[in-house]
Amino acid sequence: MNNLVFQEDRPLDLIAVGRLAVDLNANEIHRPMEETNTFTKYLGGSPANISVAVSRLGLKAGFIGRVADDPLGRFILQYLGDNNIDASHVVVDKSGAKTGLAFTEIKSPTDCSILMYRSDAVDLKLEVTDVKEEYIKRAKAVLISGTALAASPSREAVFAVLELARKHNTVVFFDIDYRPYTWKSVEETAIYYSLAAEKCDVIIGTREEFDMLEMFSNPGNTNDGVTAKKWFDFNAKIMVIKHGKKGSFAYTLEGDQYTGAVFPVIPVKTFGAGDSYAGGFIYGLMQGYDPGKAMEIGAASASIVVSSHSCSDAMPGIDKIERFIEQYDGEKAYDVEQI
Ligand SMILES: Nc1ncnc2c1ncn2[C@@H]1O[C@H](COP(=O)(O)OP(=O)(O)O)[C@@H](O)[C@H]1O
Ligand SMILES: O=C(O)C[C@@H](O)[C@H](O)C(=O)COP(=O)(O)O
Repeated sequence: MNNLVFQEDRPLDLIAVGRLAVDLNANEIHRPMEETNTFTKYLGGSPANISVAVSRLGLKAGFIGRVADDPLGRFILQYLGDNNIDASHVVVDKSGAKTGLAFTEIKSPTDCSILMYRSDAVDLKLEVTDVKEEYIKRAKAVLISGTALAASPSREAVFAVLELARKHNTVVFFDIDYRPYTWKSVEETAIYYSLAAEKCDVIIGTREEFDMLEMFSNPGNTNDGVTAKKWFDFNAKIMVIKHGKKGSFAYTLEGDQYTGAVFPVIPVKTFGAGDSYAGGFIYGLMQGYDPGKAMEIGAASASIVVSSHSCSDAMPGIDKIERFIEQYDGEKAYDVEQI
């Protein structure tokens, strides 16, 4: 049981909003980018990855976003279709803007970095008029990702989603997804993130992300309970604060606290943990599980994804997650093909 109320008669479970992009993950791992010659192309973008995660778990997902009018845009649309994600509200942008690219460098299991190509990124061209009230009304929940707040017109489009979701009792999940290089300043980031967070039902972020978010309201605070209370005074019902490999903690409006399970592994790469965790956690809450059980699903999904080469394509179904939890045998490298 949890404290979220989903409108059960709606055909869509979750509409993700924002970035549809491409990840180019180094094939020759454990070396610097300078020595990497080939990359594999995957669907990328945090909300895109989360939409794949929930779809693989059996939820009906949709998307509000923009793709470029080029082969990468067509690749993204094809991938969404192949993964049973409704792309009827993904607009093909004609402005000449480009698909955002994330080149990933996998130097070692713990030393990974992302080189982003995001000038004139098409995802930030999302318009308020791309957000249709009828569509929001058809979903039990929406997921917004903070990066979409980085620039206009995408920023206003996100606020339109928030207004319509609140009007129609569509539950709002907010994954903070703070990517500093997308923003002009940390002050600007904190202000827009806070304005959005005030309208959300469930907020998921790392301790560092909440430190940024609260730079004006709670400067210097590092206490998760104090953070949770701040957003409960607005609209939050569940707050999740993640601490990387150390796990995560959930707080509810009613005063319950949950310590999330963590299944430490020796990863192939570090990225993808946040998106798979969010997908598994949202799925769990939408099954009606308590936050502790939902966090366990998210954590196991994260362990599988960091043990894989991709983010989106590696998102596991529930059977694989359950087998992983059952077979988990301590911190080591896992061959996810064998699970
Ligand atoms: N090396 C790891 N092994 C196992 N689980 C991990 C590992 N790194 C992260 N996770 C899981 O993924 C969750 C989210 O990771 P975190 O690093 O906090 O997110 P983000 O990618 O957004 O920074 C963690 O709470 C944990 O359950
Ligand atoms: O969000 C992006 O544009 C890049 C992602 O596709 C990338 O795979 C990534 O960074 C995943 O983020 P995480 O799950 O927070 O590690």
